[in-house]
Amino acid sequence: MNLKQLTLRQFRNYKKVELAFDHQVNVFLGENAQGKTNIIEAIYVLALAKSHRTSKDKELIGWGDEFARIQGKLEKRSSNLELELILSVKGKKGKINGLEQKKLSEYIGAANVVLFAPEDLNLVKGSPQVRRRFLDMEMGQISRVYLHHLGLYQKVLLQRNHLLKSLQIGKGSKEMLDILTDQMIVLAAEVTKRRFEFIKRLQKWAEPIHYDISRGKEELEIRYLSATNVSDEMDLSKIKEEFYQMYEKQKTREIQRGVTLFGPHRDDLGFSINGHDVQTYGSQGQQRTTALALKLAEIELIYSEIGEYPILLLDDVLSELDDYRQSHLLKTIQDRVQTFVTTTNISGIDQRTLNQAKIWTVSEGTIISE
Ligand SMILES: Nc1ncnc2c1ncn2[C@@H]1O[C@H](COP(=O)(O)OP(=O)(O)OP(=O)(O)O)[C@@H](O)[C@H]1O
Repeated sequence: MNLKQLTLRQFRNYKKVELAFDHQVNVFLGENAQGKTNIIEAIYVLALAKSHRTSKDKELIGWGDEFARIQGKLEKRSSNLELELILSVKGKKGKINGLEQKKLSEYIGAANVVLFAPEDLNLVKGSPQVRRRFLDMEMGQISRVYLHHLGLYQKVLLQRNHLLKSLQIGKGSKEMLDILTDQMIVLAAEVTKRRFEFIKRLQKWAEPIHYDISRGKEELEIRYLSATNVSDEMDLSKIKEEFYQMYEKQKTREIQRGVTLFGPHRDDLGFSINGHDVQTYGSQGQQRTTALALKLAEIELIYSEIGEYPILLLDDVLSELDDYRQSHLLKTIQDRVQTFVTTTNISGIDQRTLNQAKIWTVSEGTIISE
C-alpha cells in the first residue's frame, strides 16, 4: 500500500499543504517544533481516524479554525483509493472514494499504518493503558468486528459504571445492573476471545523476529493477562460463563467501589524473554528489541491478513536504535514497505536507508523537498 498524495487543510500548524510522494522512503528533516510529527500524525489520523498523541480531536484543528481536513490518495492492490477525513468541533466524518461512511468503524482499516514512536519504546515497561491502546489500535485496523464489539463494550461499561456509582450511594436499580452485566459479558467475551487470538498470531511473527535481532539468544513470549480466570484455550461460551460467575461473586465489591473492577478494560499484556519477565527483569536493550520485534511483527501480520504491506511511520525513533537494530528494520522495509521518517538529524539514519529516500525539509509549517 502506498500513499501517493497527502493534502492537509488547517491541520495543526499546516494551513494548506499538498505533498506528492514518489519514493519508497520519505524523510522529514527539521528542527524541533516545526511540524515533522504533525505530518506523521496526519497520515496516522487519515488511516485510523484517531491521533496517537491526543484523544482530543480539537487539538488537531489549526488554532482559530473551525475544521481540519486530511485527504490522501493511495494505491492499494494496484487500484486507487481516496480517503478524506474531516474533523470539526461537532465530530468527524470519513469518506472513502468520495462516499461518506455512516460509521467511522466502516472507514477505519481502508488504509493500514504501523507507527513506531519513542513512546513505543515504553510499550513494555509503561502503564497497562499503553499496551491496551496498542492492542486496540492494531486490532482495530484489521478487524471491523473487533472495533464494533469494543465500541459497544465501552458504551455499556460507561453506563454500568454510572449505575455502580449510583448504587454506591443507595440509588439506582440492581435489576438494571444485572441487565447491563449480561450485556457487558457478551461483549467482554467477544473482545477477550479476539485479543487471545490476535496475541497468538502476533507471537508467531514476533518470536522469530526477536530471536533474529537478539542474534539467536532470546526467545520472546507474549501473554494476554486477564485478572479473571479466562484462558486462550476456552471457547466463547466458556469465557462468558467465567465472566458471569466472576461478576456475580464481585457484585457487592463493585457496588462498594462504584466501578467495574474486571474486564478487557483492565487487562494487560506480559512479555518474557527466555522465561523471565521483561517488565521486571528486562534491560533497556531487551525492551527496545521487544518493542521493535512487536512493530516488525505487526507489519508481517497485517501483510498476512490483508495481503498488502502497511505504511510505516517512524517518528523520531531511528536515532534511538543502534546500527544492528536499524539494519533489521531496513531489511523488513526494503522495497516493500513505504516508510515515512522524521528526524532532527540525518546522521542518525543508516546510509542505505537514505539512498532510497527523498528528503523533505520542514520549517515552521512549510515543507520543501530537497
Ligand atoms: N492545533 C494547532 N494549531 C496550530 N499549531 C499547532 C497546533 N498544534 C501544534 N501546533 C504547532 O506545531 C508545532 C509542533 O509540531 P510537531 O509536533 O510536528 O513538531 P516536530 O517538528 O515533530 O518537533 P520535535 O522534533 O520536537 O518532535 C509547534 O510549533 C506547535 O505550536
